[in-house]
Amino acid sequence: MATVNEIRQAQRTVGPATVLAIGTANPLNCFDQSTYPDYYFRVTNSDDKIELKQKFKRMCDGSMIKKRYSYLTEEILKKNPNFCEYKAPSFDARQEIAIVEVPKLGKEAAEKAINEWGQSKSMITHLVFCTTTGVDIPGADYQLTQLLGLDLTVKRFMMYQQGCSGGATTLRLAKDLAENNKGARVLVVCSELINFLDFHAPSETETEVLVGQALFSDGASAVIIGSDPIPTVERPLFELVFTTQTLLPDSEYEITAKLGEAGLIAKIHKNTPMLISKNIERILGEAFQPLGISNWNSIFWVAHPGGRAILDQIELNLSLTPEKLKASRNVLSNYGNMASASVLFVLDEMRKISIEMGLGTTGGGLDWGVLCGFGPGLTIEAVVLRSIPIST
Ligand SMILES: CC(=O)CC(=O)SCCNC(=O)CCNC(=O)[C@H](O)C(C)(C)COP(=O)(O)OP(=O)(O)OC[C@H]1O[C@@H](n2cnc3c(N)ncnc32)[C@H](O)[C@@H]1OP(=O)(O)O
Repeated sequence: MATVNEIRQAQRTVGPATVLAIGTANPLNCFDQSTYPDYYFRVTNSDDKIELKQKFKRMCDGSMIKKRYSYLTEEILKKNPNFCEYKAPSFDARQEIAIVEVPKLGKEAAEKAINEWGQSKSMITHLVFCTTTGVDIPGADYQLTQLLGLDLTVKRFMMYQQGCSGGATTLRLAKDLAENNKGARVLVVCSELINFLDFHAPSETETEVLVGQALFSDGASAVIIGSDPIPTVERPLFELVFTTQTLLPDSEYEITAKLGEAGLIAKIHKNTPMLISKNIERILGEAFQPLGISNWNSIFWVAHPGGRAILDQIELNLSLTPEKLKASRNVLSNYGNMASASVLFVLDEMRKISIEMGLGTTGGGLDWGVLCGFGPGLTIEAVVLRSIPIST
């Protein structure tokens, strides 16, 4: 008879969790950021708010975003005039769309990840689904299981309302699942229609609401996580070595997103970039201490592209060279802020840049890196990554 200790040992893997594949997806509707203020004020019948429009234009101009994606089209807005008011009742109509479209967009990203992985989806043992876009019972995890035709014994975890740090939280959970369940293959899906759910007319009194209108975008990302990859069959992209989550004190009102009759009302306060950048060095110091790393230019960076000011402040406070946040800035520029889905887009961008530039490892030629999530709380998530050599 096996001892409890032997059973425990048999459940654990030898190596760390690895990222085995990445997939991303966006709705078809794409907005040019330079013309968005004209579009946004026109469709919300707010062209008379001339000063507010100028302020919004300054936000969009300063965002360093070129384009963003949205499920919303003018046709949908015409059918749902309350979406174009500020705080008009619209929850039911938004919810009806979100419960169908969030899993659907997640499926698109998941299928791309599964294709890259190249294995049968019957090998998926766990599903982690993350969204800030709506709630439902049974949840988006259930819907995706049905849409993908996953095995009915797949072990599901539904993470609602985590905000932008959720992408990193899913990796923390998936690492524990993969390393403590030998043979586990975890499908992680972050699907966000945050531009859609948080779309409202501009408010002259609550200008923090404008930040989300200028930055948020719709998108989904998916990864497959597993330990001890099957040699020559599975091709890992990154190892997940260590994870940490920290709440910043006295910051609960910095990022809020209230879900109610009017949909999601996200408010982002001006101190957010300063608070994140002020605290990040301490968190990184603790995470990298066992590796003896304290030079933040010696690692590769996969940071949530929450907004240009967040990336600028981190770069400034840690004296990072400009290329360090290139992957984050590329994603911000080409997609905007897709909440929890964003950081996995950055991970994808990191390995793509590395391959395109022939940099030797998936981490831009470096061995060690960090993936950071920033979200309500304020919450900072950090995942210590190890890159994989790129074979030529
Ligand atoms: C949802 C989640 O869970 C997690 C998230 O990722 S939340 C998103 C986190 N993102 C942020 O915190 C955004 C950080 N901010 C930025 O990137 C930039 O400030 C920005 C793109 C919004 C604007 O760009 P900028 O070049 O810095 O312009 P800046 O001059 O500071 O701001 C333009 C105007 O917007 C106003 N503004 C900027 N941030 C504001 C805020 N949070 N609330 C209200 N107004 C704001 C400024 O006061 C300014 O107004 P005036 O021109 O009338 O004085």
